[in-house]
Amino acid sequence: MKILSAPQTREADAQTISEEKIASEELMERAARAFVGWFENKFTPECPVCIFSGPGNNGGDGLAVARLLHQRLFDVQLYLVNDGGQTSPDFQLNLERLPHEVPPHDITSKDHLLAIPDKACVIDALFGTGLSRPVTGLYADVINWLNEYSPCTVAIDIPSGLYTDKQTPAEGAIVQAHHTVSFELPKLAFFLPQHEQYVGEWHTVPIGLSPAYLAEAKSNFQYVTQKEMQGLLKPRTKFSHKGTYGHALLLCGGYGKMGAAVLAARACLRGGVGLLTVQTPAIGYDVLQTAVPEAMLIPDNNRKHLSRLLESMEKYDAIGIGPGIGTERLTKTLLGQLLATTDLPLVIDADAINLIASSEKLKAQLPKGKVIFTPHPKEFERLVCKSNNEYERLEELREFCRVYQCYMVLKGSHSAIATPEGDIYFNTTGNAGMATGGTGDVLTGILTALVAQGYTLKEACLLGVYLHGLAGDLAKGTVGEIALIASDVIQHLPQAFQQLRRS
Ligand SMILES: NC(=O)C1=CN([C@@H]2O[C@H](COP(=O)(O)OP(=O)(O)OC[C@H]3O[C@@H](n4cnc5c(N)ncnc54)[C@H](OP(=O)(O)O)[C@@H]3O)[C@@H](O)[C@H]2O)[C@H](O)CC1
Ligand SMILES: [K+]
Repeated sequence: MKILSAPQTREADAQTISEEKIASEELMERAARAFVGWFENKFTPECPVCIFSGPGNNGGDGLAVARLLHQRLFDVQLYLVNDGGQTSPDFQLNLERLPHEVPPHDITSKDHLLAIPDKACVIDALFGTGLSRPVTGLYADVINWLNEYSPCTVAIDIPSGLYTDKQTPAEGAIVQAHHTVSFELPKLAFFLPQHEQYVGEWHTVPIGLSPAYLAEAKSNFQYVTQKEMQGLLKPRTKFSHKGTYGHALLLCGGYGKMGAAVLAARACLRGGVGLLTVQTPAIGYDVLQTAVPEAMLIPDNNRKHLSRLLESMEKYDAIGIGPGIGTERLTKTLLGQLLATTDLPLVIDADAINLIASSEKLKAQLPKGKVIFTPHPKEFERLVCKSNNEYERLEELREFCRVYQCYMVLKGSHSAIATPEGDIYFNTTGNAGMATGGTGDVLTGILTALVAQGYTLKEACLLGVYLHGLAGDLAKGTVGEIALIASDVIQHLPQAFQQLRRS
């Protein structure tokens, strides 16, 4: 699904209003109803509600929500924050529609702020996508006060003070919401880790924005949905055999890091590959043969490090390289030879990324259109560059993939998948329990398996990252977040495939 910019959101509103021949206030009413639907599922009328409305249409939403929640028997206190600026027409209209039992309290100075009840929920309707400058002055006072005293804050559409799609200047105050309920689509800002403290958990509620607009809008940013991923999953055919599902080669493992090879290999097999061969340093022979009997093993001449490229790679369909391999000179030479000679698709992870990061020569040898990189943020910094903020990092990510014509999975809570065409897709599965050693090796195994099975590199990235996160979510259901380990993710991969097939 596309992620729209702030101007595009306004265009989508306008097109919806004109196509449906409705008044803008009607769209606001729809938005308020959708918000209240979500709110009622989460909170009961025993919970006092304090709504803080700003001067624009986000504030107007707040007024409509105040009326609707009052009708549903919530005890609503409404505060209108205004430093003397103009209010929008739909704000005015909803102000007039307020029942007299919900009298608005004006806040024109921070001295007007009243204590918030202990068990209350604060609804933040100060600013939405119309934010045009950093929040300072009275509005900042209110936001800072809410951040200090609100027991629970739910932001309408976006936390007030946060820009939708660009860096918010440091001087601007931003609401720290526990939940953000966004209309129709999530905002780009929600996918960036730097905004976690503001956005909290985000949710979307449909408000019937123009399907034609959404279909035609151009956006380099998308987020991955279950339905889209389900469409990518290829069924198995009755007369297929193991040759149908590809032969993957994993180059991984090293002295003290054979676990990485085991995890990648197991995940590759669970990722559905027909055949798997693993090349590890000789020291890994017994480990791999015992821990992963389904895999074939080619021991390297070198005991501790990968050093020798296989003479023939013809029988393989995809190669995964990196987990546990270290950064020895011999291994770097092997990697250089591999990049220079192979025309197979490559999944490049961990120390293989570090080796390429350390050598312009290796970077120059990257085959075009054949590589998936899977860095975590530190590896990204080494391979690409340091960035001042996460918007800049997204731009660096796009540029690198464009220049090297490669794919990249930048791992994080919403992993970002970049394509050579300059598109970025955010994943929507996974949880904090997966921030543990070895989950990256598991991803390398899954991606290699999918590429070997004939998925395009883009499909493999999208589907693989989604399934990896889904398996992590299913694992969380059994073992919780804290105790979750990488093997749990592999163990839940079969269920993840099944759930996606069924859904
Ligand atoms: N489809 C939808 O998503 C729908 C969204 N709706 C809601 O509408 C808002 C967007 O409303 P808009 O009126 O465009 O903008 P805001 O409410 O965010 O704020 C605009 C007013 O605030 C002033 N402003 C902006 N920045 C600041 C600031 N830093 N300090 C003080 N004042 C500020 C701005 O003044 P200007 O001088 O810039 O003109 C405006 O007065 C969207 O987020 C949804 O919540 C609709 O309900 C319909 C469906
Ligand atoms: K808001």
